[in-house]
Amino acid sequence: MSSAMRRLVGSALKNASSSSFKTNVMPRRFYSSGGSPPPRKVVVLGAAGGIGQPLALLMKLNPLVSKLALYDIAGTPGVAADVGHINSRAEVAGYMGEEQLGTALENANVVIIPAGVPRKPGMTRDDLFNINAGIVKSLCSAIAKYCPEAIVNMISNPVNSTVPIAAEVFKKAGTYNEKKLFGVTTLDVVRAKTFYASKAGVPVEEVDVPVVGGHAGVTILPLFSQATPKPNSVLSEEDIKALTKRTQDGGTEVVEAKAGKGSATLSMAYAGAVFASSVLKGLNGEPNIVECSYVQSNVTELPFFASKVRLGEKGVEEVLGLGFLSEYEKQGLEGLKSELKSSIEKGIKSASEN
Ligand SMILES: NC(=O)C1=CN([C@@H]2O[C@H](COP(=O)(O)OP(=O)(O)OC[C@H]3O[C@@H](n4cnc5c(N)ncnc54)[C@H](O)[C@@H]3O)[C@@H](O)[C@H]2O)C=CC1
Ligand SMILES: O=C([O-])CC(=O)C(=O)O
Repeated sequence: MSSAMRRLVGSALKNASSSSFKTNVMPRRFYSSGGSPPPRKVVVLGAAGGIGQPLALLMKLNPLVSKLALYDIAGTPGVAADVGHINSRAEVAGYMGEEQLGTALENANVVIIPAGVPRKPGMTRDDLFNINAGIVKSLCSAIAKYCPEAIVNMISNPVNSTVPIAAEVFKKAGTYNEKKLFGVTTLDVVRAKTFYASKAGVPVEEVDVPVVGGHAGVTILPLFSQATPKPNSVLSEEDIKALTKRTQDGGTEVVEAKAGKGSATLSMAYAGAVFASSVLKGLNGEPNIVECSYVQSNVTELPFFASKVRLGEKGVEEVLGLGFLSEYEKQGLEGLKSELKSSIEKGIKSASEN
């Protein structure tokens, strides 16, 4: 890849993060170690999958990554050899099968988990629970053993339950740190920005829209009343309802369009790379890095909730509040709580059963 192409992708990632898109990447003088960002190892679990492969590509292009470990139950040597030929900073290694999982995870700073089965048309994310809960449990047990200090970005669905499952596994292992566990909801933000920009007639690269709640159906609550820049002419209530519905159904729109061949992979890889990049910036001490994420939270009475989060050197620096909500959004918030609560409880119960 030419350096021009790398610059293009790098600047797309830089410009795209949800709330921090206006924050420039730190100049090299920011880093005390002679101008280079510190070494950071990123691990992708499920790296040979539909999300894993393009995510591996995007992480290989990220100059904040010095080591990239690609793990899957099969197929990772090929992905690692392929991605590893790109002339960017990260050293790439592929790991395959359970016996190599420990080595893949050792010394990790950030572990990204897109391992598990995707939806087919007619399924809900919760229909993936049984199989993906088992996968997430075993991977999180290995994280607790081999890299208990790492930050974990959970992509595997149903995120509303897999994050509480991960928390329980870490609690049992005595390694739980609520500042280091994130459910990746960035794709909801990416979609909300895209749909809003098109309806409001504003430049998409300037748009900021928080999305709160969770990551399934009505639990996805975009706060268009807080969207910036403001539209040229005020959006009607019907417009806001349609934008909200499209954001909530964004995953299903892709599942149906793929007609049995899986769910969002490319946009998810992009969203996962944007979020991981922000986590790395936070770890490196860059100020004012804010992303929406599903984390342990006191914002509502629910123990896990997605909202804006300030990222820092220890992971979550501050879980930010909801800010102003329109009447419609207040109703949406009340309406999502029972489903989110039961998804959280289902995750906790399942983790405590084994
Ligand atoms: N959080 C979000 O916004 C989104 C989440 N997803 C979820 O991401 C997950 C992955 O989706 P795709 O990549 O499309 O699926 P995929 O089937 O293409 O890839 C999944 C990969 O996980 C691997 N895998 C299975 N068990 C594993 C284990 N024990 N250890 C390591 N790897 C394992 C498989 O071998 C496969 O390569 C699904 O659960 C999907 O619902 C998808 C889109 C958006
Ligand atoms: O809809 C799905 O199953 C995958 C997903 O989470 C998304 O695309 O938001």
